[in-house]
Amino acid sequence: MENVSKRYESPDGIVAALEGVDLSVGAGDFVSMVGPSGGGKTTLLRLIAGLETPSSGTVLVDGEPVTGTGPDRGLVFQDATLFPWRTVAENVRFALEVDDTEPERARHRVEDLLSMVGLADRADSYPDELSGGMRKRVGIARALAPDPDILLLDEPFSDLDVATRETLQADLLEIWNRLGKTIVLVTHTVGEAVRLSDAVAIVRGQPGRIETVVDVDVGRPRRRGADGYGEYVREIRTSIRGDHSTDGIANKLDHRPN
Ligand SMILES: Nc1ncnc2c1ncn2[C@@H]1O[C@H](COP(=O)(O)OP(=O)(O)OP(=O)(O)O)[C@@H](O)[C@H]1O
Repeated sequence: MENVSKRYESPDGIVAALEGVDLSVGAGDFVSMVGPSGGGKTTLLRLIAGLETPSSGTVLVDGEPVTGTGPDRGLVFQDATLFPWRTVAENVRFALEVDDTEPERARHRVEDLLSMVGLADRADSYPDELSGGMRKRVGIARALAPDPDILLLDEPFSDLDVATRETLQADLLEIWNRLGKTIVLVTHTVGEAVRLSDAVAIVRGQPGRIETVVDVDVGRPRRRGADGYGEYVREIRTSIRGDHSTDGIANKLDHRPN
């Protein structure tokens, strides 16, 4: 993203959601965005997805300006809205129907995706027969169906219990390792960002800016007690609050200018 600003027109006037955002995400990287509510994280994701156009500045994917949505970018929203009248397999297949994939290939692809997210035996279930965590898995499988290079996730695990959330986090890492996708995740949970990402972007202010990008230098797999893990979580929380400590990791933060 090069010097991207976004203003929305609303009945109450113009809302400046983002201002002067520069962000670079390397191919295959896992980057999270954290920050206070209303700071513009979802807007950032929607701009990359091509669901919104910047008011100024440029969003580039693989060097090409984004002009709309595309199969190179898969999106998972918080409420992974599935079609209730379609089975699990049919929900995943939907993403391929748009693409006009040949039926036999589509069937195999759906089977592969469902086994990857651990739902091979639920292909014929309907969404309301699934748990919340299972529905999220279907949402992820559906987003992966067109084999996008980039997976964009907007608080995908926020309404799940801790155990399910941790399982899905581990599964997402597994998918990332296996498929080598670039992942951009919006989350309210700093621990989740530190557990999963190569880098954590702190988005805050009104209008929102990327204040800091913290490279997470903790070996994988990461556990809560791992060296440095807790320090990153604490320092990022402090940064989100806007309290710029000069202690600890704050000194090591990678201050990339806007
Ligand atoms: N379609 C829209 N029309 C008008 N204003 C909008 C629209 N979408 C977002 N905004 C405003 O833009 C700002 C940023 O919103 P955004 O949803 O991107 O923030 P966020 O960081 O994702 O928030 P949260 O963490 O609460 O999801 C907010 O002030 C919001 O009210």
